[in-house]
Amino acid sequence: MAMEWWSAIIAALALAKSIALNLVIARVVGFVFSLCRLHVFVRRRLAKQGILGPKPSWLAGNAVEMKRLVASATSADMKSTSNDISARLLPFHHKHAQTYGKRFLAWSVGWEPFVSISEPELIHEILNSTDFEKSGIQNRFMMPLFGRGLVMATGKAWDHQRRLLNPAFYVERIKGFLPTINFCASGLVQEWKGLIRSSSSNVVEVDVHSVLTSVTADIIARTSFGHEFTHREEYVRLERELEVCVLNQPAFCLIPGYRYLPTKQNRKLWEITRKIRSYLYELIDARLATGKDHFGDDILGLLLAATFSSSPSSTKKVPPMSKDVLIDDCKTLFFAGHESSADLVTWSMMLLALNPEWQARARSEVLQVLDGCEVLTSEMLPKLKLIGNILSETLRLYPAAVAIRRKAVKDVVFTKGKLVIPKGVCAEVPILRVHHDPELWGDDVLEFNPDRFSKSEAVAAGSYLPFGWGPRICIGRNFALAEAKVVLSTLLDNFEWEISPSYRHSPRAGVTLYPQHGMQLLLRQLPQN
Ligand code: HEM
Repeated sequence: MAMEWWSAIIAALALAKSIALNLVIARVVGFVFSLCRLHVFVRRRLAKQGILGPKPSWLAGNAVEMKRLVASATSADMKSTSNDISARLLPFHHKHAQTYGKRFLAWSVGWEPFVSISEPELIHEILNSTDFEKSGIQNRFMMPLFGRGLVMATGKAWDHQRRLLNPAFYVERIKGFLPTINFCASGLVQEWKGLIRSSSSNVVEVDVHSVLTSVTADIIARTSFGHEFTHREEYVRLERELEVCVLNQPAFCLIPGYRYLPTKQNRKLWEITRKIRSYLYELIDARLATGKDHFGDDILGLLLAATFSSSPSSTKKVPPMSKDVLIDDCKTLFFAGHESSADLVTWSMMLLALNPEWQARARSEVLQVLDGCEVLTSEMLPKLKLIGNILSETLRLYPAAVAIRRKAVKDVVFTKGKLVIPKGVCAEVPILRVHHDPELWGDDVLEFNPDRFSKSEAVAAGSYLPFGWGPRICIGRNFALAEAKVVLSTLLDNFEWEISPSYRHSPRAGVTLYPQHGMQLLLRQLPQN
């Protein structure tokens, strides 16, 4: 009897094994088949419209070539401090645009085709269209940084979060953040003056990128979570650690389910994420425990009021968001809100160091606007026109996002240019190439010339996109520009600077465009200070 049971169990196991094996084989065959169909279908449909591109491999697409070209282009520093960085940072585009023109087809991986488009009119349409959504492997890669926060959200979830977050970035709100920005900028000035005092000469070398990244992290942490956030320094440290972890993820983290495996790196990622979330939960619970309708004047306070307040307000018309999404949005704002701002001030300091006549002009505007006052007020900011143009020109030459992508949720027919992007294909906007295109900006495209922004007609729609465009334009752009104006002007008011001989010009595109080996400048305190 027992023998019969055993043979029945063994037979059942053998059957289960063969079913499982057949299922796996069927899945693999199905995947290969749909991959082949996708390649043939997409390539044929786009070729009919004159859109061609380099030959992809079925599984890896053009990923191997992209990786190889970037590795080779960035393997050494640039020979001079030139602004000609497009071929270095987007070498794949540089190479293939020469053969295939301003629209070409390529594949991030075998199942993700994208059409790279550098024509302003089409870009304008893509970024304004609701038929394209954020998605794709880049997003999946960045997931641990942003969770389901605004940067990653799509469809109704995005619309809901955007409406709740928008009021935190109204101009009136940003004015309220100025004292915090001034406080952090003054702290930086004191720190650098201290360094100069303790040096034997009146000059010190500082890696301004690393310091500015800490300062902008401090500003966003204070404006988002308030001055009383006792874990601020630890929080900033953890977020930076999380970024390093995410950037070092292996390519196979994109395989569904990989993130749940207890690998060494995944466990580290889980641990950091758990700590970050616990700090935010603690902060939120402490605010909620006050039991009031007013939860503070910082960004978190506003979001809590919109979510939990019992008093009627305009944002009450928007349904509240869950605590988990709220936490993801806090993480998102912190992360999106400091790296690119630090890069902006860093690159503008470099450009002013390389162009001392512009530095002198900028300083003279700051002194004139300050007119003896110690700090900038909200009324002074619009008067800093040249500083505004310097920041715009910096963002043109060194945009934080070198390229952005959207995926077509259905076949998208363009009114201009007679183009149809098939459903599931991404449209990619190589912002850096558009910003460096002489056909759009003239022969002096690579020169630092802030005056090009003094004429209002200088910028044609779709040719200047440092903050993206359309409904998903950067929510923090006014905040970032106010912050950069204050920090840069405060530094101009106190120091003059030049490039240090130890600086190595090596721009690199990670999550943002940053100087790979830091930005070493020689700082000198101005005589009147
Ligand atoms: C110089 C500074 C900044 C630059 C150059 C910049 C650039 C950008 C760009 C290009 C996008 C669009 C991405 C896309 O379309 O795929 C974006 C989106 C976003 N940015 Fe910024 N950003 C800056 C500062 C900030 C700040 C200070 C914050 C917050 C405090 C912020 C929060 C966001 C968020 C939440 C989004 C997603 C918006 C959405 O999808 O609705 N950014 N940013």
